[in-house]
Amino acid sequence: MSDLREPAPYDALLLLSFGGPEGPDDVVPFLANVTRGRGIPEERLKEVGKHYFLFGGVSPINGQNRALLDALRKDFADHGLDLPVYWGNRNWAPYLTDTLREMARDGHRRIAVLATSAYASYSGCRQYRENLAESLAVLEAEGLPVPRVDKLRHYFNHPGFVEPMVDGVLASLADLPEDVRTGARLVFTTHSIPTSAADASGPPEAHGDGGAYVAEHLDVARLIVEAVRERTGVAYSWQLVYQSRSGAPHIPWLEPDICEHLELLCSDGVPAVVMAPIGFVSDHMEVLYDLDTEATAKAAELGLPVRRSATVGADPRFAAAVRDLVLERAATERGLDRERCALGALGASHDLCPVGCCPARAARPAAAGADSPYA
Ligand SMILES: CC1=C(CCC(=O)O)c2cc3nc(cc4[nH]c(cc5[nH]c(cc1n2)c(C)c5CCC(=O)O)c(CCC(=O)O)c4C)C(CCC(=O)O)=C3C
Ligand SMILES: [Fe+2]
Repeated sequence: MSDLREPAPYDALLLLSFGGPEGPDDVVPFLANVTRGRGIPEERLKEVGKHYFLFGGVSPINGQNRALLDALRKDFADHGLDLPVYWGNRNWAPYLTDTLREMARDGHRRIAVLATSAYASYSGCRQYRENLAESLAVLEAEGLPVPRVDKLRHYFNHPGFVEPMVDGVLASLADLPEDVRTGARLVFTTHSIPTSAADASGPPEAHGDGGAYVAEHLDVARLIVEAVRERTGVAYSWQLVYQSRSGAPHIPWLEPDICEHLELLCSDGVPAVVMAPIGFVSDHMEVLYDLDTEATAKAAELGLPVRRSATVGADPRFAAAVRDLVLERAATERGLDRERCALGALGASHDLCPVGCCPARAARPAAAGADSPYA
């Protein structure tokens, strides 16, 4: 009898994240890691470095991942799920390769991977799969056993991801002065990416303009707006806008930018705005700088009341969602039929990225997909 609470075949969970600097001396080497081989203009790097120096050279992301690790371990222990949890990053210590080496040495052979990005896109999905392939190649070259890694599906529409954000938007609305509250605009934000990357995101030919990346964000925005309507009785007007654009100015990226959009809303007479950063799993530097610093200053200049709603972070409902995703995938791998929790119009995302999903500009090996060179 196969128990749906069993993690088998998985023997460990890996939290896979971006990484960030932990002090002023880390900032430049961190940015060099992030932009290795990608031709980000030096001007942009200097500017991004300044954002980190404003906060003492410390990105909030590592602390948030430590809090998420604690929340996951607590949730697993409270629910009798015996599955060790490890953490590795793309761009800073603890580095992914070091973590996978440690996991292999600890005897783990079948690893479930949770990336701290909820949506499809090259940066949020395939690039993590490329990082996994690079690290597995190092283990192979060192003569270590190469574990099998399975990346858990995109969780943008999992209730444990959406519901904490609904609460966040409700709290921000409640925090606005009463006279502007019901007229407020809900402005959902996510990381801008090149329009070419957005259009190609997700399985080939599955979506129109903007690809899976935009479609998934729109689905989450609609879910939040609908939940807010149920709870407040107000059908708020809303938009999806973008932030944190980089890259050369002549290359089109997703628009409008949040700051330009605030100007437009102000000139349209919108009395207040809630900015909801649904593209981010926790309060990354993009949230602290681009929204809480830059966009908030822009709103103050315009005399427009704004609030920024909470990201999911280490919310216990998100930790429970991760447990659900692990057990769902474990059951699937054991050949069992199991409910796949998902809200909205798009349904649960695929387990295994098909060939050509979220393509890179230059093809590189990627693990945990149909085109993986590893089992
Ligand atoms: C879609 C997306 C996510 C969300 C999905 C996910 O979470 O993975 C994300 C997350 C993050 N991006 C981050 C930081 C940076 N991203 C950069 C550059 C870029 N991001 C891009 C996209 C995304 N990025 C793109 C298309 C570029 C340009 C090309 C490239 O370089 O790929 C650069 C270089 C300088 C610059 O151009 O701004 C930095 C420093 C941090 C850490 C923040 C912290 O420290 O708290 C996090 C969580
Ligand atoms: Fe980024």
